[in-house]
Amino acid sequence: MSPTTAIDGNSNPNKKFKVTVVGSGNWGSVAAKLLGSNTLKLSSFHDEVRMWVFEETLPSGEKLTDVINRDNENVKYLPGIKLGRNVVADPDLVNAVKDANMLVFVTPHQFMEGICKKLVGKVRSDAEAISLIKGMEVKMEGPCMISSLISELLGINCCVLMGANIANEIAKEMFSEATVGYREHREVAERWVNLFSTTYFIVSAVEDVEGVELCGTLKNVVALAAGFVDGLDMGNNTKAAIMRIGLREMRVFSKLMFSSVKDNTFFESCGVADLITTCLGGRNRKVADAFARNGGKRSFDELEAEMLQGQKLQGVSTAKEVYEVLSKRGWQELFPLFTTVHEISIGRLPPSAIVEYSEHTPNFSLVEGSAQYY
Ligand SMILES: NC(=O)C1=CN([C@@H]2O[C@H](COP(=O)(O)OP(=O)(O)OC[C@H]3O[C@@H](n4cnc5c(N)ncnc54)[C@H](O)[C@@H]3O)[C@@H](O)[C@H]2O)C=CC1
Ligand SMILES: O=C(CO)COP(=O)(O)O
Repeated sequence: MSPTTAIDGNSNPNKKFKVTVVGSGNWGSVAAKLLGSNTLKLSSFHDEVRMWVFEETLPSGEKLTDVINRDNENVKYLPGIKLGRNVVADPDLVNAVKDANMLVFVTPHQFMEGICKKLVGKVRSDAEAISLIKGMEVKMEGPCMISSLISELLGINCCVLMGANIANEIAKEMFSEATVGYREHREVAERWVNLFSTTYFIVSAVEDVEGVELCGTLKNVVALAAGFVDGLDMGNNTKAAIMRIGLREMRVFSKLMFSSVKDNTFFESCGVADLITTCLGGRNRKVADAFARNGGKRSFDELEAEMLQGQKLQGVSTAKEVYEVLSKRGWQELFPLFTTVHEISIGRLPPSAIVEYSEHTPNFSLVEGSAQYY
């Protein structure tokens, strides 16, 4: 950082950063609230935070955007929490991003490719992005992280923010931590840290975009396994074993995909802490619990629609995406937990298979970037 650069990475005292949040679900709304309270306090940011809303009509017949702007509350995805008057909902995606030079992406991952395609050529060339999205796409060439999708399609730098961040708890300003992952540009990471930090939300930065993003993405698969264990009333020891095996598979998979991934990242909030909170209190765990209690007879789609009222699970599609990567490379046996979670979620195996596979689980370690048995 140059000596003339301020703590928020703004070396020009006359330049004000303008923030837009792309997404307005459960976490998207909480992020907008948190950012809105900070932009009012930080002199180098414009007060207004614009929030793009995927427009929908509520049972009352009103548009969600109109209700958010009138009542200052996202009554569908974050009821009971005021967002702050400077958070402005906008149903027009291109209009919402056009003036922003700090773009916060936070939608369910399956919608991001379509959103990015609509934004090609529409964002400022000097914009910086950050992704709060836990998920990835699988292309012919292999996995494509959402931050790479954003960078490649929009031609802008993209950091990530992941952590043990159950949105409803942060909405109530309960203490938690998060990790920003960045590539090269420390001053940009510091600007994001400054923008997100509060007394109840402690953010730190590590130079490991892929490691941070894969932690956030893969823990959702382990959370499904934890939910199966809960739904089968298997107890705490079994759940802890699943979390340990899951963490190991997260680390091995991440390092095989990107040799740059650092071991220490798994000890940050984005790693072990997010794994724990999601396996205890997340939506993926909750719906997987119900799936197992129903003996796998009701699909995840059906349970998601019934239990989450429009919120979206990321774990089921991520398990499928991970499985595609594993099967293309012939690695299923190296990742028995990830493989079994997918096979249970599509009904090929019963929920009880979550512990049965362990009888023939190979132990493996990483030697020079490739998986080896030991
Ligand atoms: N909710 C949480 O506690 C946390 C969520 N995350 C991650 O943040 C990301 C976003 O999650 P949430 O904000 O919780 O969203 P959510 O699960 O509440 O998803 C619903 C959102 O998707 C939108 N949507 C529905 N159909 C759409 C379409 N066709 N195109 C675009 N948008 C559409 C809805 O309008 C709504 O805003 C996910 O990757 C999630 O894993 C990360 C940390 C915590
Ligand atoms: O990512 C989360 C907490 O950090 C939330 O996980 P769920 O999507 O399973 O609720």
